[in-house]
Amino acid sequence: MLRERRGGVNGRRVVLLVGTGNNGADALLAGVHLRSRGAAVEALLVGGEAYPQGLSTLGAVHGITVDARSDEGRTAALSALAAAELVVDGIVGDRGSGGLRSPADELVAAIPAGVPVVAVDLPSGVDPDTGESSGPHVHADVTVTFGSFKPCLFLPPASHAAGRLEFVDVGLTDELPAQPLVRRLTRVGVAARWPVPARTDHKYTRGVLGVIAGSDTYPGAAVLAALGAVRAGVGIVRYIGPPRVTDHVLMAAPEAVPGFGRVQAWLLGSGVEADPDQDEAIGQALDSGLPCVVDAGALEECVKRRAAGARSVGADGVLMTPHAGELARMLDMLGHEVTRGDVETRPMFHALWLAREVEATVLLKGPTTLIANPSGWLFSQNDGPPWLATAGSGDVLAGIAGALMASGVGAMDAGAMSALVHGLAGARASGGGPISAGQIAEATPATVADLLRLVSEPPSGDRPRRRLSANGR
Ligand SMILES: NC(=O)C1=CN([C@@H]2O[C@H](COP(=O)(O)OP(=O)(O)OC[C@H]3O[C@@H](n4cnc5c(N)ncnc54)[C@H](OP(=O)(O)O)[C@@H]3O)[C@@H](O)[C@H]2O)[C@@H](O)CC1
Ligand SMILES: Nc1ncnc2c1ncn2[C@@H]1O[C@H](COP(=O)(O)OP(=O)(O)O)[C@@H](O)[C@H]1O
Repeated sequence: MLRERRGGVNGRRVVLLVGTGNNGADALLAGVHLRSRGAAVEALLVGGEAYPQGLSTLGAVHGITVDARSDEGRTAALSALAAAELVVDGIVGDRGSGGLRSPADELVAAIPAGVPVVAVDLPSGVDPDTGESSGPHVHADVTVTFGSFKPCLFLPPASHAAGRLEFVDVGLTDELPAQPLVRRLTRVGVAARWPVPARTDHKYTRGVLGVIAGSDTYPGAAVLAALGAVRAGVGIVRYIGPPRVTDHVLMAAPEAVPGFGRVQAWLLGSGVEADPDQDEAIGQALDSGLPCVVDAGALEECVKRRAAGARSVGADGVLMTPHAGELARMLDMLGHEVTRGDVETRPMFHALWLAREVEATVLLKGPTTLIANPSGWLFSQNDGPPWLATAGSGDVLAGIAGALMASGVGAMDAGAMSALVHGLAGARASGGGPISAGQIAEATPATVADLLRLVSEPPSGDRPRRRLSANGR
C-alpha cells in the first residue's frame, strides 16, 4: 500500500495500533518488517501487556513505542497519528466484544481521513461474530485475515468497514467447522451448481416459472421480473397479471406465455398492489405446495399465512426477498417494533428472526445480500457495484432466483446464486458507469456463460477439469 500510494516504504511514517492479544503481536511483527525496509515505525500501546518479544524486536530495530494510556502518551500518540502515512490496526481480534475502550476509541477516531489502514484479522471495534458495532470502529482499506474468514468480514455493517480482504492460509483448515455459520459462494461455486440443460432436456423439463407480478401502478416490475427469469434461462415463463401489464410483458419478452398452466415454481409479488384477482392468485400459489420466490407485494400475504401455520412447503421451498424496509414491515406485522434503521444496524439478526418466525428462507437485499434460513445458516454475497441500487433491480433479481427455483434449485442456493449472478451482471453492464435494471437482465446470459466456462471441459480434453473442493466452493 505504501508503494502504491506513496511510491515506496523507505522513510514513510507507519503507526501501529497495538492491543494485548495476538493481533497486537501481528501488528508489532509487521512493524518490525516495515522498519527493516526503512519505514519510521511507532507502536501505540492501547492496552496492558503487549507481546513482549514483538516489543523487544521492534526496539532492537529502533522502532518507537508509546504507551497511549497515560496523558502524556496519549498526546504523543495523537500527534503520531496526525502524521501517519499508514496505520496498522492490531487493537483487538476475534475475542473483542462490547466496542472499543479508552484510549483505543479516541485513537481510532483520530485516524486522519485518507490515510490507508490495514487491519489485522478484522477492523477493531466491530463484533466478530455478528458484524454489528456499538461505537467507533476502524475503517480499513485492507483486512489481512489468517486461517479463516471471521463472520464479521462477511456480515454488514462490519463487512463494509473491512475493505479488501486478503486471506493468509496458516494451515488451520482441518480445525475449522465443516459448516461455517456464514458462507460466501464464489464464481466456481455458482458455476458448479448452475442447472445446465442436458442434451435430452426440453423446455418443460428445464422448469416452468409462474410469474404473478406487476400492477397498473408498477407495470415495469412485471416486465423486469419476467426478463430476469427469461435471461437466466428458465424453460418457460407463464405470466399472470392485469391485461395492460400482460401487453407490456409480452412486448418486452415475447417468450412469456400469458395465463395459468402447470408450473414448477412461482415468482410472486414484484410490483403487485392490492388487487382482488392477483391476491387470490397469490394465495393459491402460496398454498400450492410448489417452491416460491416471494417479493414486494406478496410478502405480507406469505408472512400472514405462514405465521398462522399454513406452510405448504418448507423453508427450502420459500425464498422471501425483502429489502430492509420491507423486512422491518414484516417483523412489525408480526408484533415486533422494528424500523428500517434497526434492520440496517443488525441485518443478520433481523434476517434470521424473520426466517425463524415464519420458517422460510429470507434473502435480505442491500449493499451486501444476506440469505438466511431458520437453522441459522447464512450466505453473504457481495458481488456487484453500488450502481445496482436502481429502481427495478430487485425485480430482476427475483426473476433470476425464480428461474433457478423452477429448475429445482433450493431456496438457499437459489438466493446466493441469483445474488452473485445479479451482481456480476450489474458489474458487466456497468463497466464502471450507471446502469438501468433492464441492462442487468440483458447482461445475465453472458455472465452465466462466463461462469460456466470456469467449470466446463476443455474441448481438446488434455487440460484437467478444474477441481472443486468438497463443498463446491
Ligand atoms: N419500474 C417499476 O415498476 C418498479 C416497481 N417497483 C415495485 O414498487 C413497489 C414498491 O417498492 P419500493 O421498495 O420502492 O417501495 P417501499 O418498500 O414501499 O419503500 C418506499 C419507502 O422508501 C422511502 N422513500 C421513498 N422515496 C424516498 C426518497 N425520495 N428519499 C428517501 N426515502 C424515500 C420511504 O420511506 P420513508 O423514509 O418515507 O418512511 C418509503 O416508505 C414494489 O412492488 C416493487 O416491486 C420497484 O421495484 C421500482 C421499480
Ligand atoms: N449499495 C449497493 N451495492 C450493491 N448492490 C446494491 C446496493 N444497494 C442495493 N443493491 C442491490 O440492488 C437491488 C435493489 O433491489 P430493491 O431494493 O428491491 O429495489 P427495487 O424495488 O427498485 O427493485 C438489490 O439486489 C440490492 O441487493
